[in-house]
Amino acid sequence: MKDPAQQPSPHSPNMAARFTHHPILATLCLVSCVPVFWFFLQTQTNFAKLAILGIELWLLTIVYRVTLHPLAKYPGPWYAVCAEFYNLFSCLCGERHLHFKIWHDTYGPVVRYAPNRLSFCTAEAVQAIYGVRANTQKSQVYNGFNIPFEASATLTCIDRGEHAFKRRILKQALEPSRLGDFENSILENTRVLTGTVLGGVKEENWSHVVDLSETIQYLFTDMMGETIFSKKLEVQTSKTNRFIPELLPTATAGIHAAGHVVLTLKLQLHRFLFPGMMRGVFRFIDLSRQQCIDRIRDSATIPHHDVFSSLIDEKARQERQETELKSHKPSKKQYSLTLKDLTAEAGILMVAGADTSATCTVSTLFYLLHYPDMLAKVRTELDSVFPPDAPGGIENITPSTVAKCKYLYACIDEAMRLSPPVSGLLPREVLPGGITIADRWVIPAGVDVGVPAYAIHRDERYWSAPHTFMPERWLDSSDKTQNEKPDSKDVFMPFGVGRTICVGKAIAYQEMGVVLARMLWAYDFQVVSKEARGWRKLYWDYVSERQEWGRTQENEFQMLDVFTSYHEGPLVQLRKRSGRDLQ
Ligand code: HEM
Repeated sequence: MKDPAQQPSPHSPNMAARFTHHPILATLCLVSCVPVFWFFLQTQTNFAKLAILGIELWLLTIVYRVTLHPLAKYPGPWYAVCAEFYNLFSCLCGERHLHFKIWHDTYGPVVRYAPNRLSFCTAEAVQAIYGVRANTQKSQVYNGFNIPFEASATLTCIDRGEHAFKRRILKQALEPSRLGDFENSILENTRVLTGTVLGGVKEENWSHVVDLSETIQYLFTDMMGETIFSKKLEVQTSKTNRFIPELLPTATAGIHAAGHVVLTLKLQLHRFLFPGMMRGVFRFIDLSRQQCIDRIRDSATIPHHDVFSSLIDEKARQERQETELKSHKPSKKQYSLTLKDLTAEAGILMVAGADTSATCTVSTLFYLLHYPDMLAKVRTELDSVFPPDAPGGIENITPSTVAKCKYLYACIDEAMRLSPPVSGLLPREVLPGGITIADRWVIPAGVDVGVPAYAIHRDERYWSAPHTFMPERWLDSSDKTQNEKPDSKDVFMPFGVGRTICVGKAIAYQEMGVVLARMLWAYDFQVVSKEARGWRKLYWDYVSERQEWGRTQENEFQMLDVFTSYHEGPLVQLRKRSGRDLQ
């Protein structure tokens, strides 16, 4: 990557100065108007005249973006700078996290990746853009989620006041002191995995082939259903609700992409442009709404400890307050919690909670299976904390006991560094007054900015051996064996940063810890090689044939960036480890 000091400060003080930087393009632009104007006069039909005007306007817009636009001086690929199309393509094709990495390697710490959007890959930018006091708000891109749901959830809420109101409710529901409430759902669903789904795995021989992505995704969908609205979705054992995890990646990628052209959504064009995908999205929204209605109806009989109980309590409190204060004017702005808000919250929480935790769990398993030395260390730790011959066997592994496994948690963090489940860029809109990054980049209001997690997690200015799986870097210095250069952990951002940092972080660590500890303690794994897989191809068998950066490394967990992540495999066979009591 280019040294930031070498990159010219691109903020131009005024329009005239910017104009002089692109005299040839600007002159071409003006000259191009002449023949177009001539054609315009010659053309007879109004339709043709309109088309010519449209084309000219489009050309002028492109030239403006490349020459006079306030971001014209920032480097970036020309095809992405001219129009939003490439950005859309990038969101839909799943390579977006790799694009950011390649662009930052090519252009330096700031890249203009769309006409009005900048990506920064520096530690200063993390704080300036996402920090608690940053003069930014979530970008209009999040409307891609809000428009189909007709309401916003905490994760997608743009207005800062409303976001703070919604976040406060979820924080109460998921705060560390309430984690005990979720223990049962974590343990019960993990028992279904080891007792039923993998029940046939024996000590004597290798099992049938298991796709870890699919298996773990089903498990976390079940866990989230219970955690959010005490609903047993039974995705692990029945096909009825499997469409939920199956349609999430396409739906999320689609609505994320559509968020970059919000006008398409406002004009309801998405229904015609992506009919198949939108059918899936609306099916998912209907399901979320039904879950909410059922949950509200059954609230008297459901024990009061899922995430929805906090939302329902707040809704009831608001309704009470509304009746009491009918004649009074509210002193400050009130935010409501309607059925649409609850539906959006339910739907987005499924994506936010299930998809992300599943990705991280599978990637941790992937890296451990490809780094045998680290796998041996985790096993040694697990066997010392949970001796195989201790009475209770696998049942000794619980959310509170697994917290002792420091090395296991270091592996989880390291997997999230190499393969962050939200690997692209979380866009923020600069508010009036602008922001200044590193005393050097002055960004005006209205521009979308962000830091791409995958790119900064693999930046050699911040990490030693950035592409190597090295859990030791997360341990106290006394435990470090290989890592010498200190890593800059302040750019580690798999859960986001600042005001909008993930509220589910604590429960996510708890769930992932238990699932990984139980699986690694109970089973041996054998990765099914590409050759042995025969007809069964994973998608990265295809992409690796294209020999692109990031797709060729043997030991890299391959993901498609769909805002969250889509992945397949690894395909493995399992065998029960000797002397393990799984009952
Ligand atoms: C390994 C697991 C997880 C990862 C990597 C992760 C990642 C993230 C990231 C990057 C954000 C910031 C999004 C943004 O700013 O646009 C976020 C926000 C959020 N996450 Fe998570 N998440 C995980 C698990 C969970 C779980 C289990 C839940 C719920 C139970 C959850 C609920 C949320 C919510 C509600 C927000 C919005 C916070 C806000 O805007 O104030 N997440 N998460």
